[in-house]
Amino acid sequence: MDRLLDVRQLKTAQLGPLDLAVQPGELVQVTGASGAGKSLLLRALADLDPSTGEVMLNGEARDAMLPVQWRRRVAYVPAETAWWGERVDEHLPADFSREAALHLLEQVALPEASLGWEVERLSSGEKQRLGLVRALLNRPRVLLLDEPTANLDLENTKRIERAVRAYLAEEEAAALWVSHDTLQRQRLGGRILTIRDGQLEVNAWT
Ligand SMILES: Nc1ncnc2c1ncn2[C@@H]1O[C@H](COP(=O)(O)OP(=O)(O)OP(=O)(O)O)[C@@H](O)[C@H]1O
Repeated sequence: MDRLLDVRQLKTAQLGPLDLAVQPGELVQVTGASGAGKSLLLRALADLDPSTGEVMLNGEARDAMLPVQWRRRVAYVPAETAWWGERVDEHLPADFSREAALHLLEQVALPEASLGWEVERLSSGEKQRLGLVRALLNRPRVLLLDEPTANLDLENTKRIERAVRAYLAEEEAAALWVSHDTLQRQRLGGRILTIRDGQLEVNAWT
């Protein structure tokens, strides 16, 4: 069985140790009560918080890569994306393909002109949709999505679900997706990880 992401004995002060394997193209849901450790798991996988254990991407060890290289491949997308420059396009990867950007913008129902919008004017839902576009333009192998539709209406939520599914299929990438929404969980289906008190309690197919 192919493993895109292979995690053994991942441990931080509040999390684990836990083991996990994710296949290419797979969308794995992450659930658990508030404070269970879902964000901590995604942050540890993205190497945003220090952790011990072995994390491999396509057989390459995290420890053999610079954190910046790892984070481009294993990308954490928080619900509240951070923006620092003035215009949206200042936040996109330097070598981004305009064609790819337009394709993604269309999928999340934003106009081409949004690339030139001032960050200050963005609504929380626009930030969330543009945050996903920004992340996908880096072509990550693993997407770590922390409530990626928390600020969105149902129509736009479904657009994001379709855009992520299309990306995973096209790129044979994988996603871990944190959601509190029961209906969304039914729509997404697949494997569900349940975190409780920093431990992996359930790792099962729906
Ligand atoms: N840097 C830190 N130091 C100590 N404790 C922390 C730190 N960051 C988070 N925690 C605690 O670890 C626990 C898990 O936090 P985490 O953000 O992963 O929860 P979560 O499952 O994502 O919750 P929610 O669904 O509310 O977003 C919480 O009790 C939180 O207060």
